Amino acid sequence: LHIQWGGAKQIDPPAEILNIRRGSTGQSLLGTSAIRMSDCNSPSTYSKQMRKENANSASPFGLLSCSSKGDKLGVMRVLEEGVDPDISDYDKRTALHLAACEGWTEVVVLLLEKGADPNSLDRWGRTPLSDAKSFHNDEVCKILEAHGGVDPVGRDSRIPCYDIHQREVDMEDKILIGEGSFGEVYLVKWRGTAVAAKTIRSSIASNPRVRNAFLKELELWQKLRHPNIVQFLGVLKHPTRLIFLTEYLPNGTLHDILKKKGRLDPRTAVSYALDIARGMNYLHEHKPHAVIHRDLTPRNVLQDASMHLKVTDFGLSKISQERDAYGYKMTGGAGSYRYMAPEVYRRESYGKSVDVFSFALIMHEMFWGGPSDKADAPEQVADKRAYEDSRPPLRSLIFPEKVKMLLRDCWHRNPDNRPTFEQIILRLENIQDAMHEEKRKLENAACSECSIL
Ligand SMILES: Nc1ncnc2c1ncn2[C@@H]1O[C@H](COP(=O)(O)OP(=O)(O)OP(=O)(O)O)[C@@H](O)[C@H]1O
Repeated sequence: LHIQWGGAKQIDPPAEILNIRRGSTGQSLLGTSAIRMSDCNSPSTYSKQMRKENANSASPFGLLSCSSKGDKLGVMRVLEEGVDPDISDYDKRTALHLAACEGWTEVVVLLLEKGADPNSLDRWGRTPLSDAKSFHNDEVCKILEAHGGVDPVGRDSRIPCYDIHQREVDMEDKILIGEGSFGEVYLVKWRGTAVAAKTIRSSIASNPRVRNAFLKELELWQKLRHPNIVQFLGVLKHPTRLIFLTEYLPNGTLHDILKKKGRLDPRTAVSYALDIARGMNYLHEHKPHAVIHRDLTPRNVLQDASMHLKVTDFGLSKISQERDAYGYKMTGGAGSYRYMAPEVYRRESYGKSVDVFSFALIMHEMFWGGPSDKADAPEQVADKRAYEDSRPPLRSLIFPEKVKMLLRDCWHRNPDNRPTFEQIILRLENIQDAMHEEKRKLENAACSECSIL
């Protein structure tokens, strides 16, 4: 039996679905910043570590990350440190591939000036020009062509989803790590690396309409790459079941963290909020179509080994058609009621700012220590937000003034008045700087008291 997957070559589905292993071929997916929790047991250690990480942009990962974000200065800094402009990830995708995909013209020009190969081939034999063409980044196409770029695959070629063969994954020792509405999630080894295998139960995957909807979502997810987005790795095919692999995040969900720790200290809450906002900004600024998550909740935010947060589960997301000025009509009660924007609950047209609303409620929970309205049923909470304009309390003792202002703007009843994630990031960075400054002053004051004594 053969199955066709998103334009990829046909493969034989595994007889024994999950007893698979393949030799390691690439750089570790998870090794970008392996700081253990135990190394970061205080917020100050954590923020020092964070600054160290930010300063450490001279890594190959820094070049790829800056290129995908369109951060020209960052790219310049990394290249000046001597990083090879043709450094690639485990799929042999270079900084030029990433910048070409996203349409970052200036970064493309800079990389070419610094000697990047315009015709480097990724795992699927695609050049940066193939990617620029697929995403209709015409200006980037012209620049690449002027530098001798060619496209061996052609404009209409689709980026194939990764085919994961049974030999690649070792499910012998699989460990159940969770269960969601679509099926179980296991910790398994793929090419010797720990990854999460998400299984979609047969009752869902065997329905061709739902299966196709899922495949479309995975096809979208496969194209997304950002340090604050959980990395999709590939799909394992089977006639009735659907199993896909993502990066494994060992510290669980933000929901688990809040349940265990309760209220976070303000500096941690702000740096977590920045992680989420950066991931969401990447989704909303994605070209050629913005990605609306639509189900942003603490359960869909996971923490990696270096304590950074990443957004996951685009099962309910939709590609926002930029030409559709009226946004989407909601078809049903998708998403979690507790984090649902009023316009979604009222089944009105909606846009990217529904995610900003959900983000505000998540940020509120980080300061509060969980949902402030735990006693009420989620649907009742959403109803009150939509029809009575009710919002969680903002006590001055808990919420710094600027955080309060940000939350009020983000959960504004009028979606057009909510800030974009780009604006949210700037405001959060401002708040973070002020917090660092305050801490520095307190430490200095404590030091001078010590010396007087
Ligand atoms: N990449 C991952 N790394 C580590 N643990 C994960 C990963 N993905 C999921 N999990 C764990 O598995 C659980 C179930 O995840 P899943 O995404 O299937 O469902 P959910 O988001 O909790 O709920 P729903 O399916 O309703 O959205 C999560 O709560 C989390 O504990």
